[in-house]
Amino acid sequence: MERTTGLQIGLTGGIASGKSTVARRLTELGAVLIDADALAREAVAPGSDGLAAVVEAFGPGVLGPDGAMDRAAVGRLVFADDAARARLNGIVHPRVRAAAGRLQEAAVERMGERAVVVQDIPLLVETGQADAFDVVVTVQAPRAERVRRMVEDRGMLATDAEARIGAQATDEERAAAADVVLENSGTREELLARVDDFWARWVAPRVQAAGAVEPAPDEGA
Ligand SMILES: CC(C)(COP(=O)(O)OP(=O)(O)OC[C@H]1O[C@@H](n2cnc3c(N)ncnc32)[C@H](O)[C@@H]1O)[C@@H](O)C(=O)NCCC(=O)NCCS
Ligand SMILES: Nc1ncnc2c1ncn2[C@@H]1O[C@H](COP(=O)(O)OP(=O)(O)OP(=O)(O)O)[C@@H](O)[C@H]1O
Repeated sequence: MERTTGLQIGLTGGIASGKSTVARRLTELGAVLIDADALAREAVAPGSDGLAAVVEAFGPGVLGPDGAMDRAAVGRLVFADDAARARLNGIVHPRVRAAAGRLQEAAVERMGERAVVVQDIPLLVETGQADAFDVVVTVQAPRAERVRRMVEDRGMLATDAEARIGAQATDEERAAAADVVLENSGTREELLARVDDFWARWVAPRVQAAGAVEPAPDEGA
């Protein structure tokens, strides 16, 4: 029998484009969410071998007084230095992928062929993972608006916001690798309506088809 995988959706987009907003709506519609940013934090949690590897690579200066990774300090370091960023990615990304794989399998074990699993991965395209998904969705918002959100809502310096954007693929590169582009240049409500439309066109038919092939409870009795 062919291995059950459910429907695997890869969700990406540049920093502050609206990915989490899309992801939240998809969970309201019934998807299970795997959040790569959250897994990246777990990968370097206090006491983890990931954090030990970061300290070995960058020295104890990347630890805060509480023994946790000083994320602001590491951010300043890696977004100003491509080689340092590649080293950090080399430590964190394999751990994130392994954890995401385990969560994906657990969701499918729980829910079977009808599982709809969304992986929110900011660097999905940069890390060449598009082929691992049944559907790849990218969210796009104007660059100036994304910088404004990072500066006004998150207190970042404009230069730091630009550095993060510069460390990522362009909208064009993401769109080329994606099956679906969700435009987020209008209101939040407009974005949510686009998510609902995506679900109706791409997801609901697959979920219904998966349900239809399941044997009825009394079949074979
Ligand atoms: C550099 C770190 C310490 C900065 O932490 P901070 O709390 O300031 O940011 P946070 O983790 O919340 O990330 C916010 C956003 O920054 C962008 N970003 C983070 N890391 C990277 C990276 N290596 N390359 C490009 N963009 C990145 C993503 O859009 C992400 O959504 C942290 O982002 C990190 O450990 N990055 C390496 C792992 C990684 O690639 N994570 C992102 C996808 S798994
Ligand atoms: N259409 C919109 N209008 C106004 N605000 C929006 C819109 N879309 C998203 N936002 C806001 O912009 C910010 C970034 O959105 P969100 O957190 O969904 O993006 P993200 O791509 O997940 O960000 P990150 O890459 O940093 O995790 C949030 O504060 C969100 O509420």
